[in-house]
Amino acid sequence: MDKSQQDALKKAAGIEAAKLVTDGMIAGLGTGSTVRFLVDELGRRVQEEGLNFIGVTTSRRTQEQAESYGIKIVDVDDVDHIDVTIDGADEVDKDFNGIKGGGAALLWEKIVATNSNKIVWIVDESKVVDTIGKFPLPVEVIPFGAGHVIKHFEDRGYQPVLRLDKDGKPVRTDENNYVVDLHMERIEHPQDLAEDLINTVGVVEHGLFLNMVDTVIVGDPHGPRVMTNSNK
Ligand SMILES: O=C(CO)[C@H](O)[C@H](O)COP(=O)(O)O
Repeated sequence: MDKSQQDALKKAAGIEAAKLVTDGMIAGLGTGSTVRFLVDELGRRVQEEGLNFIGVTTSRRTQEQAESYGIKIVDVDDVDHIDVTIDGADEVDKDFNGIKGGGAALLWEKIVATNSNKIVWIVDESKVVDTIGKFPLPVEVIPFGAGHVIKHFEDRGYQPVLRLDKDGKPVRTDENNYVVDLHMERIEHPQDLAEDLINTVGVVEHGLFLNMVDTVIVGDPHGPRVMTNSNK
């Protein structure tokens, strides 16, 4: 699949998911190129149809895009609930275990998701996999002592790589932390890995989102397809 075909699938999933946001809702807005299509569609509805909702964003990038359309954005601590959060994902398997954080927004994404009544992911079909792990697993790490955390991951065989920007400097998250990507290829026991990671001193959060999502809208050449998680 080339990039334009993939973008068409992402856009179709984003437009389909935008239908879930209705007047009066508080909606969590994720981060990434698929979510950009979602926010474009929500912005169009705000401007052309008078859609009236409040957004809680998972990154400064999404906040800027949403506000450029006049969408009202509030802080996650200024709402007592979030009706639905719509986000992208890097991989998802049939048990609804996923990897997120390709866009370095995993920490805010997990906080917003945890406080949402319903979680929806929008992906193109290439993200639906048998076993997660081919996509490098992002881990958000405090800069102080990050070298020791990376060494610890190496000792455990996790094949860590500190994420760098185009100038060769460590990528910083919206919380000013580093991202370490674990090149594990296959994650057979995601729950065990999640526990190991979160118990590592210096790790703030990891990109394993295990059985959190309720619905996945998959951009498919035959039209958006919905996967519903009945085990949540
Ligand atoms: O987790 C994320 C950002 O931290 C994104 O949702 C994920 O990387 C998918 O991005 P894209 O829609 O660009 O493929």
